[in-house]
Amino acid sequence: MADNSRKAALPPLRIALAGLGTVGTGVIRLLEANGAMVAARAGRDMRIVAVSARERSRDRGIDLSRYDWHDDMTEMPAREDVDAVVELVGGSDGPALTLARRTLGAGKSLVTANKAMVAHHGLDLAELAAQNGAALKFEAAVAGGIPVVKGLREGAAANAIEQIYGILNGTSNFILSAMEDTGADFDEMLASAQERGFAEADPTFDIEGVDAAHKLAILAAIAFGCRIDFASVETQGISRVRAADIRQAATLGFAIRLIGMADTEEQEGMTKLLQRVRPCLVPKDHPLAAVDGPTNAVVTEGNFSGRLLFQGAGAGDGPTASAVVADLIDLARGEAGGETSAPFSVPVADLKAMPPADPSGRKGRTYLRFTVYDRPGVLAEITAAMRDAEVSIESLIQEGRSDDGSEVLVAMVTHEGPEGCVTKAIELLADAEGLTAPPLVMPILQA
Ligand SMILES: NC(=O)C1=CN([C@@H]2O[C@H](COP(=O)(O)OP(=O)(O)OC[C@H]3O[C@@H](n4cnc5c(N)ncnc54)[C@H](O)[C@@H]3O)[C@@H](O)[C@H]2O)C=CC1
Ligand SMILES: N[C@@H](CC=O)C(=O)O
Ligand code: NA
Repeated sequence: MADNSRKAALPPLRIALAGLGTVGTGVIRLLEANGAMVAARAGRDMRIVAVSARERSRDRGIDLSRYDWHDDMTEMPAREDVDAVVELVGGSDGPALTLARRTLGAGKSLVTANKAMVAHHGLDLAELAAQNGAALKFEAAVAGGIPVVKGLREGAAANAIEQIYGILNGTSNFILSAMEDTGADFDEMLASAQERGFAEADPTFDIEGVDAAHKLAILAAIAFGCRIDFASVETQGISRVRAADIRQAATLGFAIRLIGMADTEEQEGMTKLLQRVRPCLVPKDHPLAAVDGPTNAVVTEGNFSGRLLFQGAGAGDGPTASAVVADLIDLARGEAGGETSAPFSVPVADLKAMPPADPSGRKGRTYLRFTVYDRPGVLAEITAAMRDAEVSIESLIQEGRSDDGSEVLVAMVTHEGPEGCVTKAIELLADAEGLTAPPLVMPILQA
């Protein structure tokens, strides 16, 4: 006879929350606003029992009196009344890593938004989680509120992923799109991104491409089943992009976006991985050109799904909290999806080591910008290097003198050709006397 009796209600999921900044306070606010709905979907209540941050007395606009306070966050995993720990502190090492290790070591699950920590220590943490039957979850670490970890790990799980690329840093995108729309100054927009809570504690991580590289290395592991290899991500940020580049790109029909890209290639009888973060010229009719503000977008090509585009808020308190709580809901639902064994799609022991691929034979068009002294022969010096490296120039624009008259800007777009030739041309120009600074090289994204 069927048992129609109602299942006994599950006990609440008891949570310790470390970090009460932009994201941590966002999580508390979300649970206050949507708690009943979240509990209904999770099948049990979510109960924060303990919190920790640097300053207890800071006014965060939320009531912390109902939670136990810990000055030392790393004590919290040992509490008997804690089932899961949420780490929203940041930093690849230090107290966040100690907290993560203690949590998983105690057989308790960890939810984190910390891409730096996952990019550097994700494999060790995943091993620790597997050994102790705990789950490691990091949806918020990649592209904030966009469910791209779930999208790849669950939604696209039946596909071989051929390529993954996109806009992975909200701060850089916010700066580039504001410079494009309003001609705003770089430093002013960086300060605005910091005020709005998008930027990392060290904003050089955002503008030099490091934050996007952290996220790309994590995505590549999930997409290609490879071991995380952050050290091999070729990384170039947006700090050298000038208003003049944005202007020239627009004249040529492009927007400039910081793009993270990963794919695999068979080279020398093995599968190699190419991972790059670079500012790119994106054709105005490509979906990524229209992505502005702190929005992120990730494109994947699956062999059966075809192109998938994930787009949404990549940073900010609400969107990031949404991803953190989605992970908590998975935990509360009882790991039905085998969460404990495979945070990167396959068990960590089965992730393959993929050496970095050599990109020199890849073909594409490139934007090159030179700043040069305004004197005879400089242009000839540049074009001679292009000729000697067999780089064919499609168009060349020279802008008037800078305000102080010290330099002239020369921008060019190459015809399609092997990347190695452009690299060679830049090497040939390394000691060129006519250049005031090293050239800025930005690939043109193919549609
Ligand atoms: N802000 C955003 O839009 C997003 C942030 N993240 C990640 O979420 C994490 C938290 O970021 P935010 O909330 O923006 O940072 P935040 O700087 O606003 O907050 C950090 C919190 O951790 C505490 N904390 C930092 N170092 C500590 C230490 N040594 N000991 C004790 N407490 C310490 C601070 O007191 C603060 O409460 C980071 O890993 C960040 O990369 C991920 C996605 C988006
Ligand atoms: N600093 C990051 C925050 C989210 O990951 C960004 O700007 O994207
Ligand atoms: Na996400």
